Amino acid sequence: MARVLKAATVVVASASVGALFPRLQAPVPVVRALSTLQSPPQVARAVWSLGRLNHVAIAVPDLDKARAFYRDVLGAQVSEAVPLPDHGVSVVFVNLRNTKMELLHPLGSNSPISGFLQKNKAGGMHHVCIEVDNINAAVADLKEKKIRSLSEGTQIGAHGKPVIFLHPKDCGGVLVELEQA
Ligand SMILES: C[C@@H](C(=O)O)C(=O)SCCNC(=O)CCNC(=O)[C@H](O)C(C)(C)COP(=O)(O)OP(=O)(O)OC[C@H]1O[C@@H](n2cnc3c(N)ncnc32)[C@H](O)[C@@H]1OP(=O)(O)O
Repeated sequence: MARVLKAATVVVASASVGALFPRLQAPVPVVRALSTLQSPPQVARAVWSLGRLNHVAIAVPDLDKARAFYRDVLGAQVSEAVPLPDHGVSVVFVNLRNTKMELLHPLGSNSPISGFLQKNKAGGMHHVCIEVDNINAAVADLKEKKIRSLSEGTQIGAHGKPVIFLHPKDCGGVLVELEQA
């Protein structure tokens, strides 16, 4: 009888410990899974990473008309048109709460967006610009991954910071601009 009581006490005691410290009851595979999650990553750490969406750019056939649409119809805050001869475009910035839009129109005879507007006469989404924390590391890394850049190195973009464009054929059909945050 004394032996039966002692065994019952051990069972009750271990059940209470389990209730107080449920992790002590975790089966071995779960403990192993947790320790795997906590171990250091096996792949090399990236030396750069994507940040926020900086802007979405729209190529437009008529800059004044597009500016008036965003300002007067949609009620957005818009800039004056800014000529950027180094990029072959004139730009109107449309400020949104969480990002910007850029309305692009060709400037000069050799604009990089002329071909796009010839194919898309009504205009359309031209590129997305995503910030990166280390653009030089991004350029080197993407070159190694065989993603084509559209210039030898970075250029100074519309916001006075280094930028680089990646070929749309290597980015799922979307022209991607990376900008140093
Ligand atoms: C101020 C600055 C800033 O924000 O900081 C800016 O925005 S400057 C914004 C303007 N600057 C840039 O865009 C610089 C980078 N862009 C470029 O170098 C050029 O625009 C290219 C992307 C290479 C396209 O040049 P272009 O149209 O003359 O060449 P292409 O007709 O041979 O085009 C090659 C293929 O890419 C496609 N393609 C052309 N432009 C595209 C676009 N924006 N989005 C997606 N696909 C595009 C064409 O349809 C074609 O496909 P198929 O072969 O299937 O027909």
